[in-house]
Amino acid sequence: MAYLLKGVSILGAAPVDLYIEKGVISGKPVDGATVVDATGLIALPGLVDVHTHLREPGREDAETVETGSRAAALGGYTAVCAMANTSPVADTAGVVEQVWRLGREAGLVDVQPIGAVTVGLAGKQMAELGAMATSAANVRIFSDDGFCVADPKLMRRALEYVKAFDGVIAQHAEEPRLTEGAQMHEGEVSTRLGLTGWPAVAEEAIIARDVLLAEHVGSRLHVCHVSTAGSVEVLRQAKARGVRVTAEVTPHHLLLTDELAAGYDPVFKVNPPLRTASDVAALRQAVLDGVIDVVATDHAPHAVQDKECEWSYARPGMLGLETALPIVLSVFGPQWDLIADRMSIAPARIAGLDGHGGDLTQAGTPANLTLVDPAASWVVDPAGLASRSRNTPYAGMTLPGRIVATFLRGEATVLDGKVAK
Ligand SMILES: NC(=O)N[C@@H](CC(=O)O)C(=O)O
Ligand SMILES: [Zn+2]
Ligand SMILES: [Zn+2]
Repeated sequence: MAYLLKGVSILGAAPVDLYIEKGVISGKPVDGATVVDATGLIALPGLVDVHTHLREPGREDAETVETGSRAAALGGYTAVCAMANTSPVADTAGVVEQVWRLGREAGLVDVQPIGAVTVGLAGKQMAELGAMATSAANVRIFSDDGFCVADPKLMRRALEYVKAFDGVIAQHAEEPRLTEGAQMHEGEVSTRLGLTGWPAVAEEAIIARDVLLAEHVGSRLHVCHVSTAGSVEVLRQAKARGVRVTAEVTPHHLLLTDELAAGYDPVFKVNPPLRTASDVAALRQAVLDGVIDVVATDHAPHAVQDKECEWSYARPGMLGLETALPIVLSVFGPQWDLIADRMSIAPARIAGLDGHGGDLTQAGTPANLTLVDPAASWVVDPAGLASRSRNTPYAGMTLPGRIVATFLRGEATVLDGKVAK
């Protein structure tokens, strides 16, 4: 199907008529194109999430590739990288190909599987990284996310191994010996609440070690969900030295603080934990500076019984796909070039997803894009989300920015704010 996005503003520029045909941006008008009134709408390259938990296989009660894909498309995403902490773990060619195939069948976003670094995420033995890389899933990012690759020798070997095919190790930076029993950020609030703390240094120590390892080996390191001001400083120095390191921050770490734990509502329990207001300020500045390359959701759906229980028993993690862009918009305002870079262009580059994060002003660019109404606001209703889970920390909040439409290779996956297929 051909489309005419009438009066659309590409990244905030003057309105134009944008034609889409045969999966790409057309350089000229197309007869018979379906007209989408895009007056007042901003076109962004389709968002790319380098950190999504889709829970399939194994926890289809919390999310499936299909429901997660719907949430992603509604959030403006055209590609998501699916984390490996499924059950069974995505540590073989068979499992990553299964996830990849389920993504193709759902057909709403490109689902790019991430492979585990170690067998069963156990941190003992390297998984078959090569077999996953050469599989149909074409895995380039490897991560034990949920767990840290804590053994420095194993981390070194993994970094060396992926160098051959320009892969990247995405590290969940958490020194496990420093976070035993941890429930929230270690600081004033944890002391007041009597909850065991997760100190900032548990993250910073691993990032410092890993940038040195990546430098030594000359490989690519990606740091997941950076959450502290100290981590930003370690990354800033490493980047200044030319270390091949990239980093992500989540929308929730850009907005929320550890004070929210005071109500003991486990919807605010997450790894790494919500930190302090000064950490939030440093993370925002790092996104502006480019020390942090991308905003990634760490979309972590959890079933009701795993979240609506006592704080200490609740699983960590929160939903992100359907609220990421509105949160980023509320934090940074309409800085569309910044938003496009941190949420589409840079993540597509890190994940090696050609065809995503393209230049919408160029004829021939694959038509992976999303249309946002920056003037519309909406109230987050957990029951109204497409995710199978309900654990959003933004329930009841009024957020700016509505995703009106999303296109994947020229086909509408979302129209009028609803899934189009
Ligand atoms: N972020 C979380 O708190 N939880 C994630 C795992 C992770 O990202 O470490 C999950 O899989 O639920
Ligand atoms: Zn993690
Ligand atoms: Zn995660």
